[in-house]
Amino acid sequence: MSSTPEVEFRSGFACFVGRPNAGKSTLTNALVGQKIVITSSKPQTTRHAVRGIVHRPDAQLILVDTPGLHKPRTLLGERLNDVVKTTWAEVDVIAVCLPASDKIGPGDRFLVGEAAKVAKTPKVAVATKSDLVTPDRMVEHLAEIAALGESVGIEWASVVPVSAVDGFQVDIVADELVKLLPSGVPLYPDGDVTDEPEEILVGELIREAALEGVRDELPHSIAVTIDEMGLREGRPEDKPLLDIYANIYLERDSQKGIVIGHKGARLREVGANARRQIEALLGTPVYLDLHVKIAKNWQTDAKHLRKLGF
Ligand SMILES: Nc1nc2c(ncn2[C@@H]2O[C@H](COP(=O)(O)OP(=O)(O)OP(=O)(O)O)[C@@H](O)[C@H]2O)c(=O)[nH]1
Repeated sequence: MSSTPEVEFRSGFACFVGRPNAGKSTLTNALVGQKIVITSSKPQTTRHAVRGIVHRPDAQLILVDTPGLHKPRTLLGERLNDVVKTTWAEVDVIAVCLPASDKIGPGDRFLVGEAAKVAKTPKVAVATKSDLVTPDRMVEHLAEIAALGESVGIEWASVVPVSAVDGFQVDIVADELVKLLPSGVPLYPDGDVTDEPEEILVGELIREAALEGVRDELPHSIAVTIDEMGLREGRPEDKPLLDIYANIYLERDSQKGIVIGHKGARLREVGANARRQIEALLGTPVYLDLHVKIAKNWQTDAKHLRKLGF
């Protein structure tokens, strides 16, 4: 018999966990090869469990991007933590992201301790942002990761240094995760990169644009809703235009000025940036209508949270 042995196809779910800013969203995008999750230098940017889908000849790897787990201080914080825990219990492998550029701290220890409680799920440690450190620092970081695992009773299935920014070892991360998936058939059609509805992605791109350049507590106060989204009627087929009506919600009147800017200059810039990103994502020219509204203290108000989709 000279036939080559069939490679077993694997499919399943993995999630990245890590403290805010650990590089989870950037790594998700790098693995999927397309921007599907917004990233920013503000901690706690990610609020939805977005799935990215990695298609390979031997596997389909579905990535679930979760918010950073942290000690909750608001109702929003509690909801976010619930999302994280539910996700952990459902996936085939948990990948813990620990940025090499930072010392392992109490935040990481808390998180890894929580992950250890999901005992049955295999865990991979990913040493993110390798481009920011020297090889010596990376060696030290890897030793810290090993010690961290031991201290909470996690046996890492593997430990992989990666840089999502320059692409270093991104495919190795995929290999290590794929190894831990069950054998199975593809779960999504070829070519799909996410199952997140377009409206959610569009809302996230607007939120990302609005986050650009704002500081302090304001980032956490920004939420975006899409009121209406649809192709404008009566346009020639080769010149479609997608109308999008969206609201940016803030918690306080005093925040309005920051987001809108002098004579609306900043809001126009936010709109222009978001529109460019949306057009790149959807491949259609976009008319974007943006309004800024106040939902008083929405992070701690159950009714507002529901309305804003949490
Ligand atoms: N130099 C470098 N920077 C990175 C890398 N990965 C992520 N970053 C930066 O780190 C910041 C946070 O990255 P994110 O991917 O948004 O982090 P996250 O873990 O998803 O953050 P949350 O959404 O807050 O949980 C951004 O400014 C990224 O550009 C990397 O490999 N190298």
